[in-house]
Amino acid sequence: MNITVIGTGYVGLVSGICYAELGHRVVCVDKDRAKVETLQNGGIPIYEPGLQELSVKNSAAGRLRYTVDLREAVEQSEIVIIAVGTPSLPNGEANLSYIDQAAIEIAQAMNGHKIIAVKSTVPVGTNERVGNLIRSRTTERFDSISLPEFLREGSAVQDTMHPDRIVIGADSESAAELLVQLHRPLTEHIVVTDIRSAEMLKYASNAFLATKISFINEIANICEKVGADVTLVAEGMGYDKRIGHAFLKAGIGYGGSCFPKDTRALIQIAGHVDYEFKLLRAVVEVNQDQRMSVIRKLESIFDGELQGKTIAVWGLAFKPNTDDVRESPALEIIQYLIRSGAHVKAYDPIAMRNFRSIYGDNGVMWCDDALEAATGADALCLLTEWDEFVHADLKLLQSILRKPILIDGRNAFKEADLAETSFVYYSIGRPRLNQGVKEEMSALID
Ligand SMILES: NC(=O)C1=CN([C@@H]2O[C@H](COP(=O)(O)OP(=O)(O)OC[C@H]3O[C@@H](n4cnc5c(N)ncnc54)[C@H](O)[C@@H]3O)[C@@H](O)[C@H]2O)C=CC1
Ligand SMILES: O=C(O)[C@H]1O[C@H](OP(=O)(O)OP(=O)(O)OC[C@H]2O[C@@H](n3ccc(=O)[nH]c3=O)[C@H](O)[C@@H]2O)[C@H](O)[C@@H](O)[C@@H]1O
Repeated sequence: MNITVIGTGYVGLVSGICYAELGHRVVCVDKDRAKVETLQNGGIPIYEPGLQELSVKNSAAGRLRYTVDLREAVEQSEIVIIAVGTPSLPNGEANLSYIDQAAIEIAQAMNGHKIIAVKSTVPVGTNERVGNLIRSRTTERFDSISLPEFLREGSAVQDTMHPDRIVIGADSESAAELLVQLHRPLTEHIVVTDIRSAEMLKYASNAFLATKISFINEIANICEKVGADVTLVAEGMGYDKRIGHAFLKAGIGYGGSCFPKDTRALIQIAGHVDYEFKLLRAVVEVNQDQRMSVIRKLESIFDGELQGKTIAVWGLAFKPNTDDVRESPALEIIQYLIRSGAHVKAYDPIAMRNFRSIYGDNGVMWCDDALEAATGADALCLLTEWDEFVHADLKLLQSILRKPILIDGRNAFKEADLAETSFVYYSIGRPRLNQGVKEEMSALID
C-alpha cells in the first residue's frame, strides 16, 4: 500500500518506519525542514533504540522517504495518517490546531479517494471535525479512521512491531477491512469499533495506567508510615491475573508527553459533558504531590534549609531509554531546588541537551558523567533509573559525596546493593531499607 504519515515525532516516525518494514511504500512528512534533512541524511531526531537502523535500511530499499512536501506525498497515497502533536492548552484541553492545519492541507492535496486515519491522541469527536474540515474544502471522497497509538517511548519499535492490540475505529466497513489487512501481520488482536469508541479507548487506557501509578504511589506513602515494603506489596498483588504486575512501580510519579496531558484532557472532555471525573482528578493531584517526596526528604534531612547545599541529580528524562524530558519530574524538582538556593549538579546519559533546551541553564551545573555530578555534593537524588545508575558502585559513590546522603526516587537500589555502605538512604515506600531519615524512623518507633 502507499501510505503518507504526517508528523515525524515519536508516533509518526516509528509507525511510518514500521509500515515500511512491513513492505509498504511510505512517505513521512514534516514541516520542520531541519528534522526532514536529518532523516534524509540517515539521522534520527529522537533517541529510540533500533529506529535509525530501520530507517536507513528501508530508505535504502526504496520503500521509505522523507519530505516537507505534503501535497506531493498525499497525492501518491491511498492512506494518509495524521500523527501530529496534540499538546495541552493552558486549561488542560488538547490543542487541536496542528490537527486542523494538517486536515486543511490534506484537503487541498486530495486527488481521488483516500483513507484519512488519525493516529494522534484526540478528544472524542475530533475525527468528525477532521472530516468536516476536509469535506468543506474538496468534493473528493474519503473515509475516516481513528487509529490510536499505544507505543511507549524507549521500546517504541518493539511495541509497534508486536503490539498487544490494534484499535481501528471506522464508520465504513471497506475502510476498516483495508486497515485490518494492513495491521494483520502485527497481531491477531485487532479491535474494530465505531470512531468515537476508539477515540475514547485511547484516553481511557492512558488514564487507567496513570491511575495504577498514583494508586501504588499512595500505597507506598502508607507503607512508609506503617513499616511495609511497597515493592513486596506490588509483587504479591501483581500475581493476581486480574491486577497484573505492570505499572505498579512506586516512584516520583509519572511524567512524559502523554500521561500528564491525556489525563488533563480527559478531565476536560468529561467536563464538557457535565461530568466531573473525580477519580482522575485525584490521580493527577496525587501525581503532582508525589514529585515533591524527594524534596520533602531532603528538607527533613537538612532541617528545612536547602540554601547553599549542593545537590547532585542523576537523571533528567521522564523515564530511562528516552531523551524526552517533556513533563519530566526532574524539571519541577530542579526548579524547586534552585528556588530554595541549592546548587544543583546534574547529569543524564542522553537527555541533557533536550533538558537544557527547555530549562535553560538557570544556575544548574551540567556534568559530563555521573561521578562528576556526585563529587563533593551534600546529597544525591536519583530521578531516572538509567542502567548506569542502577549499576553504580555505591561504595565509590559514598566516598566521593561530601555527605553520604542518597535519595532514590525510583527504588533503583536493592538491600544487597546497600549492604556495605552507610548511606543516609531514602527510597519510596520501603521504610525498612531507609536509613538515617528521621521521619520514618520515628514513625516506626511510635
Ligand atoms: N510520544 C508518544 O510516545 C506517543 C504519542 N501519542 C500521540 O501521538 C501524537 C503525536 O505525538 P508525538 O509523536 O510525541 O508528537 P511530536 O509533537 O513530538 O511531533 C509532531 C510532529 O508533527 C509535525 N507537524 C505538526 N503539524 C504538521 C503539519 N501540518 N505537517 C507536517 N508536519 C507537522 C511537527 O513538526 C512535529 O515534528 C500526540 O497526539 C500524542 O499524544 C500516542 C502514543 C505514544
Ligand atoms: O500515549 C502515549 O503517549 C503513551 O504513554 C505511555 O507511554 P510513555 O509515556 O512512553 O511511557 P511509560 O512507560 O508509560 O511511562 C510513563 C511514566 O510513568 C512512570 N511509571 C511507569 C510505570 C510504573 O510502574 N511507574 C511509573 O512511575 C514512568 O517513569 C514515566 O514517567 C503509555 O505506556 C503508552 O501505552 C502510550 O502509548
